[in-house]
Amino acid sequence: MSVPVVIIEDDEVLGGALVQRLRLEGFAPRWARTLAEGEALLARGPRPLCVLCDMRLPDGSGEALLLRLMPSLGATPVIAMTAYGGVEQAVRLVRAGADDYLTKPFEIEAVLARLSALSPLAEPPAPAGTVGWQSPPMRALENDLTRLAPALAPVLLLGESGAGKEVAARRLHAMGPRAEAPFVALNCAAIPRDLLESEVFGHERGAFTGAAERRLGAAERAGAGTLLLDEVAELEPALQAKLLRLLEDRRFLRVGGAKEIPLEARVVAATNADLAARVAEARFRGDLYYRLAVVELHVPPLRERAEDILPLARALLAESARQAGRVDLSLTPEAEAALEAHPWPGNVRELRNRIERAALLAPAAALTPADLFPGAVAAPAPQTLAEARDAAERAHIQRILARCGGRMADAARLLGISRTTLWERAKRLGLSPQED
Ligand SMILES: Nc1ncnc2c1ncn2[C@@H]1O[C@H](COP(=O)(O)OP(=O)(O)OP(=O)(O)O)[C@@H](O)[C@H]1O
Repeated sequence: MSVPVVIIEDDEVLGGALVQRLRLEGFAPRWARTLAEGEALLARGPRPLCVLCDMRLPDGSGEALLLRLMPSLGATPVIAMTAYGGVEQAVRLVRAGADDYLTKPFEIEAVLARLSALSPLAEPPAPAGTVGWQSPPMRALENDLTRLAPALAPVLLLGESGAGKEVAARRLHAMGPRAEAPFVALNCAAIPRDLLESEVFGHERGAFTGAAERRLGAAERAGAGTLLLDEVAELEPALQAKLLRLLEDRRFLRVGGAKEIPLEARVVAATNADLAARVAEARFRGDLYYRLAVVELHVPPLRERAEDILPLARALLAESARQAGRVDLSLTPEAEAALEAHPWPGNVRELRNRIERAALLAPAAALTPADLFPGAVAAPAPQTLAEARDAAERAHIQRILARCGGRMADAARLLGISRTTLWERAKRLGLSPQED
């Protein structure tokens, strides 16, 4: 399956070369030449594996775009492409939330190395526990899920992006009789249209060009478990019709197949769109909506569940601290107040993102508001170029080490240096590298 990557770059030569090469490597590059185009691409979805963003574009600065989009980009990594000598800008960008940067001119191999380093970083599966579900609306949701867990009826989960719809679906799964069976989540917006049918239903060998082997789809892989159809509002009409048939008959055919296969899984759908309004506008089939929405549950946005913010923040910090190898991290009272005051447009995903970044980049163990909301405070005290370069290097090495679970040999390979050089560099920068 091709993974989408968004490129925001006005240079025709570099943009064209990136598109060509990424396509060859099996990605699905989507190219915007201006900030406005980039913003529109990202708003339309599907959510990309990564955003590659030039910093100087005809209609403004990529840095401003990143700062604006970061909350809604959630865990989607961003790689900034900066002009030669832009180290200070790179430091600012990493502080502001970019995951990495490339200084032009760079080799396309460097992009590919970054992409392969980023892939395992894809958002971890949502937990099925209920940390941060103490607020009244979340306790009500937990009650509803408990009552519904034994049933087979579809459930439609509504709520803003990042609010925890997948977490709720996993909770429903974990509490019911199908807990031991698979939980399979399919993001309907992230899969290219022409592949979606085979992703859901599977395909037989030779069903279409490229179908070299039989492949089971999500409906079959879910077995007697749960099939979560995320971002279900994005399904195109033809697939809406097929999904309706699946729910009505509880049987399906693999693409190119002749044998009917029974659907054993429970179907749960999730969307951040107003599905009823889409039905009214004739953009979503009414009959499918009523099938999916036998039970409709709302996952409230984080700003409506203020009691949950700190318990979530502490749990996410403990997890990020472990991953970053900085187990002494804590939140200052000012940081806690800032977390409680923030409106959280990107919901729990934004919280996770801010905490993960702070855990990697914060200079001291007690996190301050500036560590969590770098864009919101005055620019950091001026640094010399050498200090700026060291800070960027330190942050980058920490990130890569965290990604590699602290394994020096793997990190050195991704960084393109020898293990010894990495060891020495990490020591010089005040990190405490562990022997593999
Ligand atoms: N209670 C929680 N405890 C820990 N992490 C959580 C919790 N709720 C949400 N998250 C994290 O927040 C992120 C977003 O959650 P989730 O994917 O469930 O949201 P969503 O509403 O399905 O988002 P989208 O509509 O964008 O798919 C995930 O990284 C998830 O792990």
